[in-house]
Amino acid sequence: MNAGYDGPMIEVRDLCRSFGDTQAVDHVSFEVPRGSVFGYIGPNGAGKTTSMRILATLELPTSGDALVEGLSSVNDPDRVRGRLGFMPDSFGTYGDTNCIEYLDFFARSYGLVGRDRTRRLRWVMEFTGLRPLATKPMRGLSKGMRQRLCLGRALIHDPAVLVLDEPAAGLDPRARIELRQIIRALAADGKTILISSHILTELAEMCDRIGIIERGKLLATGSVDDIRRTLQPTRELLVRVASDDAWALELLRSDSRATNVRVVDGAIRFSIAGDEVDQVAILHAMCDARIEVLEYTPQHNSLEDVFLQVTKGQVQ
Ligand SMILES: Nc1ncnc2c1ncn2[C@@H]1O[C@H](COP(=O)(O)OP(=O)(O)OP(=O)(O)O)[C@@H](O)[C@H]1O
Repeated sequence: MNAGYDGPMIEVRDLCRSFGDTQAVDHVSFEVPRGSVFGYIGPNGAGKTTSMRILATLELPTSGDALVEGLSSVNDPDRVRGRLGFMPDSFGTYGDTNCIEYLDFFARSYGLVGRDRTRRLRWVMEFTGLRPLATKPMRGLSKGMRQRLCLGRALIHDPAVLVLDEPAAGLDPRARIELRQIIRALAADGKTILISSHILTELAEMCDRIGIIERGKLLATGSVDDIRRTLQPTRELLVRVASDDAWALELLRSDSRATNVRVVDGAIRFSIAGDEVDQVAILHAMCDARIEVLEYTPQHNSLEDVFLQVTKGQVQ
């Protein structure tokens, strides 16, 4: 712990990195508070890996900085490494090495000795569910188990911050759910987590906030709901009534709060610019008029729609 530090655990400050003419990371800034999960979402080539590698001290920025617990990954890389665990999107396997040997190697590299090392190894094997596979050679591991081993490696020195580059890629649905549970358990334990994916739906449920990046630029940050609200300033509502909907249609069309009143697939749809108070007031008005309302539901953009609205599908 960085004594007395109470700022964000991850701070990316006006970060830029170019490779020749390619601006891989273009003035990106965001913060991640302690104990929270930030999802970094973007298509191929968006700049996720490059920014994560800079945070993990494996790459230098062209300008700007990336800080872990207030320490600069550019000026203070050794102290940053002690506080950060990095899970790359691909990692080398050492065919005959077994899981416990692999983790023990990294534990020693981080300077863990004696009982501390044994205790830590035991905890990581238990937490990642790798204990039954302790002596299995790495070449025999399934994709899901390899991902767990790689996460175990990132956790071995008990870092406060985890940077996970596409950990869910290639996992089956069960392994994805288990990964989500692992990530939430780590956050509940106070770890701060930056996790990337191409797919918003994959991360939405496990992240407190997300950032959408494309062509090196951060296009939107906030909770999924915040971003959805920004993109969809009017509310869309769906109404189903038990009897003839002519009366409901007439009532809604005469209500100045409701616009774009129409029938779609047998249900009435309309928009309101106001908030929940207007939404409730319109429902009251229908009930007062003795309209038998069977269903009254706000319609949200799907997460795919949100992602498509923010990004433009450009690659570099
Ligand atoms: N070492 C490098 N040399 C040249 N160009 C690079 C290098 N590393 C990354 N790039 C380029 O920088 C851009 C961003 O790449 P990056 O790997 O950070 O994106 P990403 O969002 O992680 O993509 P993916 O999801 O495909 O892994 C791409 O155009 C990539 O080709």
